[in-house]
Amino acid sequence: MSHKTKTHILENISVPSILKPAGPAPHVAGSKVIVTLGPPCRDTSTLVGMLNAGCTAVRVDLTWGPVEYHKQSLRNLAAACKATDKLCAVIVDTVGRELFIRRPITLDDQGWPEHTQDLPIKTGQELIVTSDQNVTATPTLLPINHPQFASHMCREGDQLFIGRYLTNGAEASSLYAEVREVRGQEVVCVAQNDAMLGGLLTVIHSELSERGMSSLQMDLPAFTASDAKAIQDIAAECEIDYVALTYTCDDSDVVEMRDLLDSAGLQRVKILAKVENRQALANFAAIAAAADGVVLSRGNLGLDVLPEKTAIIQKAAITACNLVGKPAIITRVVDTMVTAPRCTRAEATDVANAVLDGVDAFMLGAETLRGLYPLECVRTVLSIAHQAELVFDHAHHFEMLLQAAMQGDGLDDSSSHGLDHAEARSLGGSPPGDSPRAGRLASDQAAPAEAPAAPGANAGGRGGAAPGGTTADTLAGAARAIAAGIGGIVGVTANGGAGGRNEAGADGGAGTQAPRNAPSESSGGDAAGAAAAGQGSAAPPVHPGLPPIHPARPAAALRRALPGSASGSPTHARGMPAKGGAGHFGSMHAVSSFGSLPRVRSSASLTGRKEGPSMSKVESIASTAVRAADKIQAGLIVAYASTGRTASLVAKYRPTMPILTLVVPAAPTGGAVASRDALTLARQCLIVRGLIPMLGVPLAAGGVGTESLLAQAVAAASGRGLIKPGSHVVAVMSYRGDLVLQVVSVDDLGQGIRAFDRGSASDLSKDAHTRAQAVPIA
Ligand SMILES: Nc1ncnc2c1ncn2[C@@H]1O[C@H](COP(=O)(O)OP(=O)(O)O)[C@@H](O)[C@H]1O
Ligand SMILES: C=C(OP(=O)(O)O)C(=O)O
Repeated sequence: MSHKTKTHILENISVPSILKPAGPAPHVAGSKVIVTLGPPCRDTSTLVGMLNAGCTAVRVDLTWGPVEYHKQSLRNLAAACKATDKLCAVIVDTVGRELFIRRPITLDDQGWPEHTQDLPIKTGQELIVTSDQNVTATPTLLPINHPQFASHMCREGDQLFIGRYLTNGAEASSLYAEVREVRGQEVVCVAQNDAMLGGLLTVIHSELSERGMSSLQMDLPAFTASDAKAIQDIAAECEIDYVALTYTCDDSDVVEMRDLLDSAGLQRVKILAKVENRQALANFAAIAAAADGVVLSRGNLGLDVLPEKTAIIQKAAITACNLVGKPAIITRVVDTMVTAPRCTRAEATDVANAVLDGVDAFMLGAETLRGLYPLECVRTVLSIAHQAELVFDHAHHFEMLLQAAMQGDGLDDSSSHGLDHAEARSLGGSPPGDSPRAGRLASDQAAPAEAPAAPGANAGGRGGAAPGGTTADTLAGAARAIAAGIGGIVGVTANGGAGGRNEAGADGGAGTQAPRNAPSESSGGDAAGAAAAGQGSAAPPVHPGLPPIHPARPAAALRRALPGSASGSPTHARGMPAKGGAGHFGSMHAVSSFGSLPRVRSSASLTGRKEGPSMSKVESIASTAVRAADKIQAGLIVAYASTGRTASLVAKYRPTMPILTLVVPAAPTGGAVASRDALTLARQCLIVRGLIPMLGVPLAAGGVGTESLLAQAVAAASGRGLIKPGSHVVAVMSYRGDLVLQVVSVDDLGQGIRAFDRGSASDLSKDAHTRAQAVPIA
């Protein structure tokens, strides 16, 4: 069967009706805005302004700035949250596989690193990018942070992009250069345009011309030792809710980060995979299944794919995330507002279109990291998003996703393995071809010391037998759609109809657990120390966020690159998932994240025939809640939460009304740990479209609740203007161990609830097994 792929916009909009003045934007219920903290916005009073304007999450980016600077930003944020009585999610973004030019820096009085010197470049001039870590940058000699850049990555004919970090690619500060020759440590390039290179210079070896799919950059460790240390340093003092994993290439990267977080006692921290090149698109299904959400890094991605493909990729990727109910975030929405108080028409349209595509959140980068109008950016994006939400075709979205979930999108096995060469080419240029250099790197690097992986550690993550694969299969279809440059849903179902394996997912928890392995690089030293160590005593000071990339790679990356290894020949390394091997999507995270509820099956499956419609029970209840809320025109859905999975699945169906996510710690006795976990989950909701968190705090020992938790929550929501007296509420909660829906109405005073349907609806929540008190936040 096939799904419609039309834009999610109501059909009956009349042009004049658009002129009606818009009401105020609801600041927290709809699409979310995440800001990157930097000098223009990290002081407490600006943060207060941004929280009041509706920003619900911040990112600190380890790519730039010392850890202490970021900690101070987060301390300021904590003060701003306290002052506004709001919650704000915190995302820490890794350096990972980024390539940089190493240049001298100075620190301003706040400790923020700056480059004082700009480098003028003229079209046609020769310049050298060198792997030598001990030279000082000049306009003709640019030292790169990767010691093997010349020896292993570059060759004649390659294209390099050198531009300011978070550049939009069209600025005067961006340089395209063609590689003419590689001489020892030196890559000799010719400038293709005039540029004034300034700020932190990132290098993108985008290889639009060739081999982009097998870039050895992606065989570097998924995160650096400095990343690992910085995350732990920050977490020791500040709350971290998400780690954003730069240049995620496949699901094993997510597993490696998961292992690090778990072993550091940060089990509750979730992972956002940053999708920033074609390899990530090739592995999109597995990545989105393994991660807790996806950031489509449109700046970097835009340098690695053809411009004519970008909109299509965005639609397919967002749809793929929507299908599995995981947050989709996009970057680079109002670049112009770095220097102007208004966005362009194109940017305004882009934001609105992303909402219509189904995005959850917008991540502001340069706009707030160094922009002049951080507050205006937040307001602008939220206002545009709000207008688009008003015309979003919820019913179409609902039906489309319900159909997909019901079908289980039975994909044939061949669809589960990402792109083939032809598909990858269609995104970025000419054939990736085999990569002889992959073999070279592997043999060169077999010797260096590497942290021994625990037995089976990575094999478990990549190949652990998942008992089926609804999540991954669905995503795989969308990944194919990305490859084919069509809407995700079409891709999913075009391959469907064949049934496929519909059983797993919700039966999860049974996936093979990969043993926890140590962080890939065990030695520490902070970023500054690592940078200094890399350049020797004579070297100029380099900013602390730029450690040299360690040449040794973890065993997993090495194995991937070894010819004939189980996880892929050099051609497959990173970029090309091998055909065959049904366990490819068997990441434990993919499976367990679907919970352990039994699935609702069609009679066809029960009679042993090939699987027919099939949906997990939790998803069945979540979608029913949305349908019921729509039917009775409820003003609010309440989703009780301990892991947030149910609430995410409700959000997946994009109801018109907000979803009050009532976080009730699973531990019946409560306590500090349970409360802290509850707060973390509450903040984590703040990147998901439609979710508004509220805390269900367990009553102190001996305390007796006189009102049901639901009544308290509804009263609090009413007090905050989220719902009006007399309107209806659909709640998803547990009742005697089962997941149920309850429909109630707000009482006439807005101070509690009454039965929705006289006589039949009892207040189930009175029998709740947890006694708690609803505490509104934000
Ligand atoms: N009727 C209720 N009254 C009080 N607490 C409830 C009620 N229903 C569910 N809860 C609590 O809310 C939380 C919901 O968790 P769960 O249903 O597992 O959602 P999730 O999908 O977030 O894991 C649990 O801590 C549960 O004990
Ligand atoms: C690299 C990033 O994004 P983009 O690729 O959109 O610049 C980022 O925001 O960290």
